Amino acid sequence: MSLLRLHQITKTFLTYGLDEIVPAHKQPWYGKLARASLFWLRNKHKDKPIGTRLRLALQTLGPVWIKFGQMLSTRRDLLPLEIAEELAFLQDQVQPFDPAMAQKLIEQALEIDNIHEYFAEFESKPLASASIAQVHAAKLQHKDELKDVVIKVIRPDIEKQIQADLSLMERFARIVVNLLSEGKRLRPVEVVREYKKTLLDELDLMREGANAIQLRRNFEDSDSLYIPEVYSDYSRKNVLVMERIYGIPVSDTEALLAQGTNMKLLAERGVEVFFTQVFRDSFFHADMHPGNIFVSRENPHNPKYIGIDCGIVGTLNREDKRYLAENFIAFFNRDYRQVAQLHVDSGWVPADTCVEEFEFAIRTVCEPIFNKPLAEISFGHVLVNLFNTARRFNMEVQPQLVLLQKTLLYVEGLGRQLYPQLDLWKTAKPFLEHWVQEQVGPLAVAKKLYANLPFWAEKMPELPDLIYQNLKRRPPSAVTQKADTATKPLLLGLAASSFAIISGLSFIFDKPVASSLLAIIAVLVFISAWRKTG
Ligand SMILES: Nc1ncnc2c1ncn2[C@@H]1O[C@H](COP(=O)(O)OP(=O)(O)OP(=O)(O)O)[C@@H](O)[C@H]1O
Repeated sequence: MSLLRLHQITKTFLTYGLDEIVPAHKQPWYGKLARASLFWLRNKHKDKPIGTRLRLALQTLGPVWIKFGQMLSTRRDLLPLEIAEELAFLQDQVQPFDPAMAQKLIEQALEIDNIHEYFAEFESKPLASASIAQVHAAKLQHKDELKDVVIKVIRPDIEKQIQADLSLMERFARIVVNLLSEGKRLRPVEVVREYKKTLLDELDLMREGANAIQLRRNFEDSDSLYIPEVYSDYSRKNVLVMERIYGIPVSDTEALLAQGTNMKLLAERGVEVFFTQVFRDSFFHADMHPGNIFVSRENPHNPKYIGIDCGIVGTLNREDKRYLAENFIAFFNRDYRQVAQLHVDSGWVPADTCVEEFEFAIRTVCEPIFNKPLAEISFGHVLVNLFNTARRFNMEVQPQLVLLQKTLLYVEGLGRQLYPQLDLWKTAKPFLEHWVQEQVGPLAVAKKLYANLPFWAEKMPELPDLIYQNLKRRPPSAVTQKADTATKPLLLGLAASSFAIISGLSFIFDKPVASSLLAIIAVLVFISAWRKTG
């Protein structure tokens, strides 16, 4: 750990008076003593509100802290609203690094002597320069074609700096746990760990490339989203080469209007794309800030998004999706009892939770939201409120759900900026209802059974043997014999029915061999069950 960096950070925190976040009467004696011993580092910004001071301090400390502040700005469940809003203004304006260095890094990564071995042209002036990477335009000679591409290069030595700052940040987080009475609820160590993981993932461009390839495949035939092609052969951990896109930045409303974009459709498609990613693919782009979203210049009446920067993605399992869909539906039906019951039934909150109390708590935070017209309700805020309430009842909210809630806030913000009358609920409801229907309907049962077919196909040859062995086993005692006489035929009957159903399904799904085998087994087991009853 660099002592110099520790000094810089402490100095910045104290000269912006961030120690005042903890009221004096809540500070332990050793905290006060430590502060007093650094008496020459005075708060030089007394006139500014605490949110502004926090923003300025993070800005002074550089990219790792700026990105951390940006992440915190979306955690309205953790921070007071005024601080979260102030942090949303954080901008990472960083100087570009030397293009000659960028070129050298690319050559080293691709193990070539000269960049022109692969790239017919390389623009030295960067297209963009962010805290972690720099982007250059180029022309790639690929399969006898000249392709317009961009090359993203990770800044030199950034990993070391990031690791050093992150380890200091972790130390500060541990201090906050002990120092603040609120320390435990805010879970700073977990928040920093989650941030660390996200940031370190962003340093691996192979991951970003793989995510982009997956998203592109998921939306291959879509009218709503386009993901540029990644050229994996020319990409490495610190270099990513992808198709250059020429869309309109989604924040440029003027340009979108000027080309006659159907703004209503565009806004609705944002919501549609998001819910498709979540409920159909369980794989969503989780860094949907406006800088990463463009709109195609083609077909403005049938507008298509272009998404870049797939460094952060979220995935959800079936339980997470069920949690979301059923809670949203119950919430929008104002059925708080159902919301509470769902949490208990699924084990998200402990089984001994008082459902009435939980329902009451949910009603208290959620009912005021319905003072607005349905069209103005924010899904993201509904989730924030739900998570906050559930946490009070000992539910551990999973990081992937928090990531989703943050993305939802972005998606809503974007949709309403494009088309203020956007009715989110109307757009999203069919997705949620359709998904829930699919999970419980007969087709869902058929699909699950179908998914288990390979397992049964593997075990089937052993089954007659197993049944035979089991029936033949040890001479039963008088008591068990009585029980066996009653239960064995029943169990065998059940097993036979299952085989018959799976056999039918195999036939429907065009697996005639498996179907015939299963049918034979079903008949054999039925005969065995029938003989037992005799
Ligand atoms: N495929 C592309 N075609 C055209 N321009 C691109 C492309 N990819 C990136 N850019 C430009 O480079 C900028 C930065 O790219 P990207 O967001 O991937 O980098 P980043 O380092 O992750 O930035 P940030 O941290 O701000 O998200 C984009 O805002 C865009 O202007």
